Amino acid sequence: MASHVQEDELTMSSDDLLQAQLELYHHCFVYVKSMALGAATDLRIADAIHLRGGAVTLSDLAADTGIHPTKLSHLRRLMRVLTTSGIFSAEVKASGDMVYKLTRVSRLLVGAGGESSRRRDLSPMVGVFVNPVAITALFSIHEWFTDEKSAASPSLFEVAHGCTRWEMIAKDASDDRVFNAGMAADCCLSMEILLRECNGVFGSLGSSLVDVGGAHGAATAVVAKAFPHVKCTVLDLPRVIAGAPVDDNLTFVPGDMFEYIPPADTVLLKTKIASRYCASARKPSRQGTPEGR
Ligand SMILES: C[S@@+](CC[C@H](N)C(=O)[O-])C[C@H]1O[C@@H](n2cnc3c(N)ncnc32)[C@H](O)[C@@H]1O
Repeated sequence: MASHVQEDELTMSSDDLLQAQLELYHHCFVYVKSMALGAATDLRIADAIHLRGGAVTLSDLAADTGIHPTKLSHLRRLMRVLTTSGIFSAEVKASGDMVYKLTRVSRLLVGAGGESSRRRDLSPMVGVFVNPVAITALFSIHEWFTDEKSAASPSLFEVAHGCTRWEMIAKDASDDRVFNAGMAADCCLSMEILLRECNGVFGSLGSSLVDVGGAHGAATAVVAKAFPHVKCTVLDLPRVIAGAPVDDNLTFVPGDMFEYIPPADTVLLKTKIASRYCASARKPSRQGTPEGR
């Protein structure tokens, strides 16, 4: 078997070898795309394009995003990565100037302007995904698979950081802010689609709903607005509830879902059934929730 592999390698043409090398390096540099996306989000490039009526030249973009004039050629390179990735599009005008425009992806990064674009702004979620804390955990994949000490660790995150994602958030106020803002942004968009496409499901909510692990209540607020007759409650850890905004339509309950779930006709569990929970989930010791939904 080994000798066959060696023979195959020897018979590869120079073109094949160079192509293979190129592909390998492409794979190595895939992260540049997400880093460029993170930079575009931090620089609010989508807002700059939107506020200029949907098309912007490189120099206008530099001016609007506060980029130093000496970095103009680097901004051009950043935009090249982002346009080849489909985040933005580029067009050459009759004057010869290049203008950059939004695509359907970058429309989800617009936070400036009216209420509807703000509701669909997923920039905070980019901050959750393209985040040193999340990315550094991936450097521990090998250790997680092979290291004896990691055998008992349910998550890669714990191997990398020595604590769970939630413990990390609890320790670090700025990580907490980034995470909750991301969750709220994701909720606004996904709940809009859910209400539009699955209205029938929401029609049978009953008269009360509890959003278990509902963070600051972004998803629940959408339900409460669409179905004002439903009494909506958000359960989350005390530390999270302490930072929740005041909302007259919602009742916030601090607590641990493994201990107690407030009674309600419907239980909403959104974005939290990770393997860790499945492994450790147990019946709440005080279950207030009636059977059903
Ligand atoms: C991935 S976030 C999802 C937030 C929200 N449901 C959403 O879809 O955007 C998971 C939430 O579960 C909460 N959580 C984690 N452990 C919990 C527990 N034991 N009891 C209640 N909430 C918990 C976290 O604080 C966090 O707000």
